[in-house]
Amino acid sequence: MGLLVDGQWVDEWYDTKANQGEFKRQQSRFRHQISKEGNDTSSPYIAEADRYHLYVSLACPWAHRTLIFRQLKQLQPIISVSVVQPKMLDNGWEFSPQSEQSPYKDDIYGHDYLYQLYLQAAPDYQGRVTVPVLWDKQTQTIVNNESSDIIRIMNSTFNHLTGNQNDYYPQALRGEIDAINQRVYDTINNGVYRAGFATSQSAYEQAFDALFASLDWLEQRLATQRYLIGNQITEADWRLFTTLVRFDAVYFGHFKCNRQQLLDYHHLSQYLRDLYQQPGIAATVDLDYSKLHYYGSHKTINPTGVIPKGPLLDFNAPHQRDHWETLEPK
Ligand SMILES: N[C@@H](CCC(=O)N[C@@H](CS)C(=O)NCC(=O)O)C(=O)O
Repeated sequence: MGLLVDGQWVDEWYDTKANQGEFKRQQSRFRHQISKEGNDTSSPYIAEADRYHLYVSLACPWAHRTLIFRQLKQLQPIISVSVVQPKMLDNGWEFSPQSEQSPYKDDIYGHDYLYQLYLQAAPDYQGRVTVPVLWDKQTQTIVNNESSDIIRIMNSTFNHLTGNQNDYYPQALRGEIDAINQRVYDTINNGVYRAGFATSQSAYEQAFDALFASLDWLEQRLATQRYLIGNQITEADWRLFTTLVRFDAVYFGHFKCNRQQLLDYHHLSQYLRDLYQQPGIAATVDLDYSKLHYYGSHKTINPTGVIPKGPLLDFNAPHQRDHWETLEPK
């Protein structure tokens, strides 16, 4: 695990000393938009088939969002994908290009490490080398490495090419979605990392308390409606989903988020299964790969690298939340 400093890879764990043991996530640097052709010329990146490529890890909840939107918006034939190998060790995210059959190859350049792609895009790049990356094969650079932007791009920009008009960020619900996203990001999506990467007791406990206060709040909310915003699935649900689906297998043990399992929340666990069972979603979830990544990469947290076998989870069990469909929206 490391970062780029002056064009060189430096092997270094997160620096939490400057923040009283608290983990601070760095800002994403590449934040370009993609525009529909002839529609908006403010961006040099135009929505075209076979032009963009996604680099992801199947363990990463942020990258997972982009895989979900690629699926939901039927972008598989339009945006290609490369997956890094599960463990992130001294050289950061790596590919294993050794064999033709390797599922973890950089299909565009055959790089060994993801940091080589960042250097290709910006030789002066400083900082951590993260997934997801949305890459432009035409201008050979990074369009965007911020998952919250990438899913919005996917939500609307390619509709004329796919014919898929599903909108997970509808105009009328944006205020509510943004408000939920903010709390879910701070205390749940990033909250599990703030608990797991904390290097002081107080930073850990603060993150832990805020995390479970938010899960309790969502449990109540989901007692009276099927999804976070009424009866319609929105971006807010998918952003929450990628943390919930890893909770019992990874965050409960590895990140010490162990007041209770997600399974112990009646509504939240059914809601999780409801989302998991939406068409195409199960294929985006790989918990074995995720466990291998977290338990196998973070040597400061799990020095032996031993991967736990459990828990046994069945996201295909009935969720009993369809009945909301017959009720009036709130
Ligand atoms: N803001 C970014 C965060 C992405 C991120 O932090 N990804 C993690 C994996 S879950 C990563 O690549 N970490 C590498 C590192 O920190 O060195 C986004 O949402 O796209």
